[in-house]
Amino acid sequence: MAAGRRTHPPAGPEHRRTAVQRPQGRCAVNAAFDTTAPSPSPAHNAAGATGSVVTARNLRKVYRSKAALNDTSFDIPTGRIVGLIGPNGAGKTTALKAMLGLIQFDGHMSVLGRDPRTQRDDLMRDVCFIADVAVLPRWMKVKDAIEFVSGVHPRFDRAKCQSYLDKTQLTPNMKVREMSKGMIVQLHLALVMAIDAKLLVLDEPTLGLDILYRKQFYQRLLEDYFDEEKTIIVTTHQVEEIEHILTDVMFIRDGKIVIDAPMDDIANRYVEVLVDAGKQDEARRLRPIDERALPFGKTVMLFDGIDQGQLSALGETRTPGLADLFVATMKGTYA
Ligand SMILES: Nc1ncnc2c1ncn2[C@@H]1O[C@H](COP(=O)(O)OP(=O)(O)OP(=O)(O)O)[C@@H](O)[C@H]1O
Repeated sequence: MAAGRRTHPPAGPEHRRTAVQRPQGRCAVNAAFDTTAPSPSPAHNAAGATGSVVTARNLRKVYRSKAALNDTSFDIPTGRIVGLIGPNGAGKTTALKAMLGLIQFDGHMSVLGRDPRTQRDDLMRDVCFIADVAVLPRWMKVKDAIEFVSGVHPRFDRAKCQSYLDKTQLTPNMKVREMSKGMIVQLHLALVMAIDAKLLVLDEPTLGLDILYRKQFYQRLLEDYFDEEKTIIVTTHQVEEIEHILTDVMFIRDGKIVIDAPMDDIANRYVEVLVDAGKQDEARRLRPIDERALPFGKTVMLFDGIDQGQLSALGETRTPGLADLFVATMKGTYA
């Protein structure tokens, strides 16, 4: 990474703070929330089970001998945009499938007050899900798809869907078989984002889309879709593209949540230092969680929970991007 790249990052702390201003408020407790959930352990997200859209305790899912979810616990409060981020095979999709009642698993799970294993049909009235693979019949025209969703979903807003489609090259008579891969995803996203759901679950929603549309998608998600009563859970490998819209981040590794924190806490807790030449040994004594060399004898070190004043004496400090934090946290994953 170039030395100066993060000095004025596109998704740096200032930008991030501006971007997350809207979602800061939290909803009042929904009467439907599950009051039987076990109380959260102190290690969990500060919001606890009260006001949580999702409460997960000791989730375990084993595929043959592989634990895709390994005693995983977390809370997702209302009115947040949560990034569930992890390397390939970490358990992201499995966690989402558990929330959506698409798989059986052990442990406690409450989503909008329902157990997804036994109350899936009821739950799906308030949840919208975009899978990583958009499957639409090849013969279907754009207008047929709109007609179909309008007929089956009472919370579908046709005008909103059209406004999303107006930003694409899709026309009413275009058939799915005539569309590029990215255009199919665009259609799928327009249909799903026009449904007024309390919880939107996005599993790699922009896979196959070009960067222009990806940026536009996340911006529209924030500006047009999101409000304080909605909650969005998103997985993606393109961390840099979503970090500015996230209010919270969860890193998952080997089926366990290893970081679960609001973005502001991340900015306060983790500090990257461009360590001055000659101060490396002093810096290493503060036990950085990651270190990488740069040209001209400089070194970047990443610290967790060390006093800012102490770090400033070692060199220029900055908030790490989520991607750098991710790489540092996940080191050794593929070893
Ligand atoms: N149906 C299945 N049968 C067997 N193993 C599975 C199945 N689904 C997932 N797994 C395994 O569970 C683990 C977690 O998979 P999961 O799809 O949840 O990961 P992920 O974090 O979503 O990965 P990616 O980023 O690659 O999509 C992996 O080791 C995977 O091989």
